[in-house]
Amino acid sequence: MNVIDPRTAIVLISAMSALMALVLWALKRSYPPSIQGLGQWAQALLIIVVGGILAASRGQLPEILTTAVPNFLLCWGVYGLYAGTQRFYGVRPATWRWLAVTVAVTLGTLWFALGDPSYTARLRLVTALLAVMFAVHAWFIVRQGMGSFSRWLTVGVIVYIAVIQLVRLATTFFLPMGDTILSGTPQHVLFIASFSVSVLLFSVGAVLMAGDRLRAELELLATRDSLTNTLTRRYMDEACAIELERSHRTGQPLAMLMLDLDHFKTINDTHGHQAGDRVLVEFAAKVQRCLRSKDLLGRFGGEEFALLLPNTPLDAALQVAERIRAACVPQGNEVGCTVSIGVTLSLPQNDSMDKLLARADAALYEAKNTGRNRVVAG
Ligand SMILES: Nc1nc2c(ncn2[C@@H]2O[C@H](COP(=O)(O)OP(=O)(O)OP(=O)(O)O)[C@@H](O)[C@H]2O)c(=O)[nH]1
Repeated sequence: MNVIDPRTAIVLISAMSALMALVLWALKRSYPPSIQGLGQWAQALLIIVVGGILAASRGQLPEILTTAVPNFLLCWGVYGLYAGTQRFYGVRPATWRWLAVTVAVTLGTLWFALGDPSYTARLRLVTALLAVMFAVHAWFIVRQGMGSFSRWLTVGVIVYIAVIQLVRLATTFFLPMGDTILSGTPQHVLFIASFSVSVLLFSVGAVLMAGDRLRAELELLATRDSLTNTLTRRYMDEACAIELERSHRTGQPLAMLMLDLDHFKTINDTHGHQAGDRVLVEFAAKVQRCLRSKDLLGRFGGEEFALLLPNTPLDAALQVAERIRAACVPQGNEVGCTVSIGVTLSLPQNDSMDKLLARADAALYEAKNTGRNRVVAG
């Protein structure tokens, strides 16, 4: 007895895929354009939907529309899911190569539909291609790096459906296949059920992956200055509070440096705002090259930066400041400006971020007033 009528099951999967396509499409419209792939995933699901509906219409439409065409659409839709994932990771899909393979397999199914009719041969061709596509897709995501639940879920689902294809392919050699997917044999029912669960879980995985990406982008926006890629003032405030607390607890010194480019306004006035931006980017890169990985560089205003050096005594902080100052002196015809730096150290007790900043600012003010391009401790 069949517990699932295959035709009904295919219509149900199609309806579910269409709904998931709608969800992905809605996300595409509401998420920033930097999150790619959502539109391709939605399109791919819709292609699978059309293929499913045509396959379920066997007997009511011309033979070719219910065999070769749905086979093509199913394979092309499954490829589209992979292309969407590639776009999501910023990789350009090799569409023409896969189109050629899919067309070749479709022509094969056409031959085994009209020339030398064999449902088993058609099934072998399509399942082999689908298994390869799913395997390549899963391997592609693994290569991008795992590390989040959404990726594990997505890869798990794709591997599962790839294995189902292989099982289905293997069964063609020792189980009766019937003469159509609608024949209701157990392996067809298993395939239809597995495919429907996989479409649902893949879509959930894709939605979660896009959500993870959005969260990462928002986090980056909140913590990184978009021009110089240094930390934001807000992040530095929080980091400074944590480092001060650690310094008071462990007794290890915390150094704070305030850095301000000298006569930066003249760069803008002489060479234009874009040249000024490039100077800021280059300055941040030069400073980063003088730092350890645990040091924190943040942009506090236009051409004013703050630097936190955990576990650093005054003489070492002055050496770092001097190294930065020397690295920033423009060479030859280089468009750039020197930097003035105020350095201060956390006090063993009762220090606060405001007091630390005030001392570093006062030292910077002195550096500016005594001729610029210098380091002053305060
Ligand atoms: N290109 C560029 N300019 C900026 C940016 N943010 C602020 N500025 C400019 O930086 C300049 C800062 O000028 P001032 O505060 O007079 O400082 P300065 O010319 O460096 O002079 P001193 O600090 O006294 O040596 C202003 O002209 C701002 O418009 C930015 O993101 N890009």
